This record gives sequence, C-alpha cells and structure tokens, in this order.
Amino acid sequence: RDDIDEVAEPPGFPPPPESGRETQQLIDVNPPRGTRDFPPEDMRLRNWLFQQFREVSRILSFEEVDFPVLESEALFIRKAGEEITQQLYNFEDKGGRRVVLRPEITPSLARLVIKQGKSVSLPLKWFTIGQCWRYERMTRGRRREHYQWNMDMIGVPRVRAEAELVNAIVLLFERLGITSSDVGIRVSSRKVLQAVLQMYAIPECLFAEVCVIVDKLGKITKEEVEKELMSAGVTSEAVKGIVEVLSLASLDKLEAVLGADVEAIADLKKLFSLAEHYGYSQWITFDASVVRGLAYYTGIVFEAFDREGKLRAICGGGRYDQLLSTFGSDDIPACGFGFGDAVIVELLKEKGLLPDLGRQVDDIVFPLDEELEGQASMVASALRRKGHSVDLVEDKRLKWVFKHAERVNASRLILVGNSEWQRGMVRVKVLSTREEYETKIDELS
Ligand SMILES: OCc1cccc(Br)n1
Repeated sequence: RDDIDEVAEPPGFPPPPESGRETQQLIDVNPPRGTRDFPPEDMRLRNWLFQQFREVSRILSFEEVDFPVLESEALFIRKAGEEITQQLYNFEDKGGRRVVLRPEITPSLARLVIKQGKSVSLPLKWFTIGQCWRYERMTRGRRREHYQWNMDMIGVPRVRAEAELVNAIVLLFERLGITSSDVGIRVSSRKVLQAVLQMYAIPECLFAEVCVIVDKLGKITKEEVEKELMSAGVTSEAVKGIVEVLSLASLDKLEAVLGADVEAIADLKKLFSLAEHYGYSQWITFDASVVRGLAYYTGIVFEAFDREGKLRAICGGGRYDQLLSTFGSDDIPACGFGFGDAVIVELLKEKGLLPDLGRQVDDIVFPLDEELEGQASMVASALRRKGHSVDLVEDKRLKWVFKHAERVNASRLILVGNSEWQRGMVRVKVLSTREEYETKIDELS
C-alpha cells in the first residue's frame, strides 16, 4: 500500500533494543559444514600454491581451461559403486533439471573436448584449478569441498602422456622443496587387473566395479575386499588370483605370472625407461596394488604418497581411454591427474616447508594534519597510477602508523605535512634503510 509512510530503518545491525524491535539472533558466522573460508593469510597461501600449479602447467606448455562448478548430474551417473558418485552434491534446480556441484573435473573436461569436436586439433594439453564438492556424511568430519589442480592430455595414445604428467607432478614437488625422500609416486596399470580377470574368465563388464573394490585395499580389511569382490560376482579362485598378483613387488615377478606379452608390462617398462631420460626415476616405484578409485581408468594409474605414511594420497591420476566414447564420442585416448589443495598443505606443514607469506605494501601515505587529507589522496592516487600498492592511512597517531608500516612490510612511508606541502614537497622515509628525505611531489616515483 502506498499510503503508509515506510518507517525509516534505524541504522546499524542488529537494531538497538531501545528501538522496540526484537534483538535479531546473531547469524551463524561459520561457513556451511565441510566448507572453508579463506581469510587473507590463508588466501595468500592458497594463491601461492595455485601459482606453483600454474607455473608448472606453463612450463609443461599446457593451456588453461575452466568449467562451471555446476554440472548436469548425468555426467556423473556411473554404476561402479565409486564413493565419489555415492556422495554427489546433487539437487533439482528451479527448472526441474538434475544438477550437481561437480565432484571432479575430468568429465567436464571430456564434455568440452567433445563439444569442441573438430574445431580443436589433438593432442590437447589442458589444465584447470577448480573447486570440487562431495556430500560426505559429516560423521567423518571431512571436508565437503576442495580445490583440485587437473592436468589432462587428450589424444595421446602412448605412454609418453603419462610420463609428461609425472614430470609435472615431480616438478611441482621440487618447486615446493619436497624431495623423493619425502614423497614417492606409486605406478601400476589397470591392464594388470584386466589380464587377471581374463585369466579367470571374469566378464569384462565387472572390470570397473572390481577396480573400485580393489582400490579399497588398505582402507578396509582384505577380508572385506574379498567379500565385496565375491558379491560382485568374482569367483573365489579369481579373488585369490587378484590378491596374489596385486601383492607382487616387482615388474619382473609380474611378468613371470602374466607373461611378457601383456600390454601392462610393456607400458610400465616404457614408462620406467622414459623416467630414466626425464631424470625422475628416484620418484617412481612399481606397486601392483595401485588401481585408483575412479571407474573410468583403463591403463596406467599413479598416485603420490608421503613415505612416512601419515597422509592420504597427495594426488593421483591415470589413463582413461574409454571415457569420451562412453559420452558418445569417438574413441579418444586421454590421461590426466587431480591434485588436491589440502593434503599437500598438510605435507608442507609436516616438513616445515610452508612459505612465509606476509603482506607487502609499497607505500604508506599519511597526512600529518587532518586538513591535508585531500593532498594525501592526491599523492596516493599519483603513486597508484604508477602501479604502486599504496595504503592511505588517516585518523591515526604517527606511532600507530610506524607500527602499521612494519606489520604490512611497507617499503616507504610518505608523510604529507603542512610546511613541506607549502614548498611543494613531501617527506619520504625508506623503512629498510631508515633513509629520510624530502622530494618534490611531482618527482615522487
Ligand atoms: O577427492 C575426493 C573429493 C571430491 C570432492 C570434494 C572433496 Br573434499 N574430495
């Protein structure tokens, strides 16, 4: 109704009790469960880490891409019982569409490759850093979101692609000061498991589900894994064969069991040979038990682990040659990895490798008298046009300004005072050398 004057909202929040309005319950200042805020100090660390991701991607000559965090649920409906698809952050939007907050990046990347179709020439080397979500029952108190650096090579059928991706991971660790004594990269191939299933005539259609179950080794007991394999339709003798092969400690022993003509052996030997040429052999180790938990891997798989065994996998990836064809595209070979932003920070803390990332400001500009705030703004604006980061400070005592300059690691303190201004000057204090001088305002650089 427009005949009633709106009572002007009293300023401020929550309204003071005397306003006669009920005191509003303070909102919950925490972010949603399982999610994180990034206040400045945490954001500096995150930006530093992402900068390392970007730098390694540049060095490997990968191109950056990006996708919506919101995706069609259809992209992630898979029947292999993966944890990631059982924890979808999924819902129906106001248009009745089934959508998800993406739990991983690879399916989006595959979708874009198909969408780009003939307009892109293979191979593609794409990377992105994006937030991923899962709706984890908070019983385990784990996060529901993390940021993942993904690097993917599309259209490279040979093991060179895996060797390039491992090169990126090793370069990243080296940039962070992590050595091969701190971290190793376990490598195997799902073609090992495929060969074992064929030996026992286990139907190919069970392959993805078997891999997902076998990936639980080390997380649940061996007996539980065997039980899940049996209920998935794997015969008890095949289960024994799987457990035996996965415990083999060397490629030679694997070759003795599977025979030299198995593709897995040739692929892995090629990767270890390339590793010698890249100079990162000391980082990688064959481990037949590595299968990774995503249904769509088809070949070599790898994961980085801390040798003290205190943390979960730091990153992981592998070859997924069938994923694009499951989306209706031609067969396009692909491989990639995901590298989360959380475990790596835990590792850096463990190793005392967190960088000291304090704030940094070039100039603090401070008017010594209140009526000089306009002049101080002129000085700040001129310096900012030159690209200086300037903190314009007012209504403070000079003692506070000096302490503040130290806190923000300012390079210079520019004091705007009456007597200097009358002479067209300002006073400059160089905080590192304590040098102090006057300079013409228009010569300030
Ligand atoms: O690595 C699995 C995963 C996926 C989405 C969110 C989080 Br936290 N973790």
